[in-house]
Amino acid sequence: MKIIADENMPYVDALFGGLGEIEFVNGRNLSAEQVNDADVLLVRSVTKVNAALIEKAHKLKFVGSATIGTDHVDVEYLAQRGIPFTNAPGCNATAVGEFAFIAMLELAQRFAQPLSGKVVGIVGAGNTGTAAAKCLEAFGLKVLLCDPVKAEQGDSRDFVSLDTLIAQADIISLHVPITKQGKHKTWYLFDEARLNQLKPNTWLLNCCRGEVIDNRALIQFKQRRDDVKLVLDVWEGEPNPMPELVALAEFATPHIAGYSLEGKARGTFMLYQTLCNVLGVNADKTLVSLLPPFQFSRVHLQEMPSQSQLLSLSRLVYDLRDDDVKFRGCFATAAGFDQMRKKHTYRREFSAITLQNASLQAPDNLNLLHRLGFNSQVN
Ligand SMILES: NC(=O)c1ccc[n+]([C@@H]2O[C@H](COP(=O)([O-])OP(=O)(O)OC[C@H]3O[C@@H](n4cnc5c(N)ncnc54)[C@H](O)[C@@H]3O)[C@@H](O)[C@H]2O)c1
Ligand SMILES: O=C(O)[C@H](O)[C@H](O)COP(=O)(O)O
Repeated sequence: MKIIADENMPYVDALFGGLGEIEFVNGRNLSAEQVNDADVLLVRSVTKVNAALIEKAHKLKFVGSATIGTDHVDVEYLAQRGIPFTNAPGCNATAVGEFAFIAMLELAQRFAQPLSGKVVGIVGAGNTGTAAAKCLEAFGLKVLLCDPVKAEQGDSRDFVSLDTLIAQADIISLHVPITKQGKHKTWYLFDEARLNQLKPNTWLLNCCRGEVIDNRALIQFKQRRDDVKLVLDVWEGEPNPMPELVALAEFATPHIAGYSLEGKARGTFMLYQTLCNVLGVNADKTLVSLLPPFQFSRVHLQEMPSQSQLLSLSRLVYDLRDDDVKFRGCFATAAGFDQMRKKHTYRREFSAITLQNASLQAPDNLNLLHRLGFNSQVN
């Protein structure tokens, strides 16, 4: 069995090695010729999986994308061909949620502001939006959720309209899929008119898809409104972000908000489980056996961390400043954008750290750190 896999997908050898012969490819430039004799195709978000790519892949019996987004896959075409497809919903939710929370801690530090007391609006209350909300609520912030789709589906959480969210939120974090049609379409959801509604001093974070914000309108808006601060992980026209916009962002990264080691491993593992199911073979590997030990796996806390101490703790798993600096040095070419993604030093999730100290015994303290995602051990 021939398995074609994106070279940026970790643990493929460990998980799929026993199932067939693996060929690693550059997912962005993958050609139809390369997949013609494939039985299995494992992709990430940079590969367009459509008729043009797989029309002649007559043996193809499974396509998997180790991502939550499926905008790069023609799922209808796969269904017509009867080729089983899976993505990996939720695999990187914790990574994105923690990325957004850490970015807010970084902004608070940079502008010497307390995060406490701020109201955060989450647009899109699915996997990543809910994970971000979990961290923010654990930290004690008021969170407003806007998700008309979930509201219509009867989700029991409280939702507000986008207008209310923009009017009330000090920080807005975007977590929607990119959709071009329908009454809840998200393409340019934040257009010029919507951007002009932002309250003074709003922080706007985009960790979902670049085209959810009209990037040209954002440049013009930001040139007039320096009070608004931007954290941008995704860009219109990737892998070629608009240089003027990069310059206007406080933190800029190349679509790596979901790149925790745990998140990437989970994504590959979910594809492995589904393929085993499709093939009718036993999935005998475990996710936990894949992850290496973390160098800061145990941290002793003398006291409950303050906001800036929490940021220092967070920087043990992920220092956003490093990625921001690297990105500004390499984003100017498509190759630079992709190379940084390819060579990204995986960060860990909060759960890789076990916090130890008797002073954390107070249930509220333990609860807060636990709900943020850290492990805790009372000694
Ligand atoms: N930067 C990254 O590394 C990264 C990582 C993971 C996901 N993503 C992107 O983020 C998106 C969201 O990921 P997720 O795991 O949370 O997906 P999800 O499907 O679990 O959640 C998306 C939510 O958005 C809601 N939604 C749809 N249209 C909306 C609208 N107009 N207004 C408000 N809410 C709306 C949906 O109802 C859903 O609840 C993905 O589709 C992907 O494009 C990016
Ligand atoms: O949709 C997703 O899951 C994310 O955008 C994903 O993390 C993007 O990463 P890529 O697949 O391009 O490596």
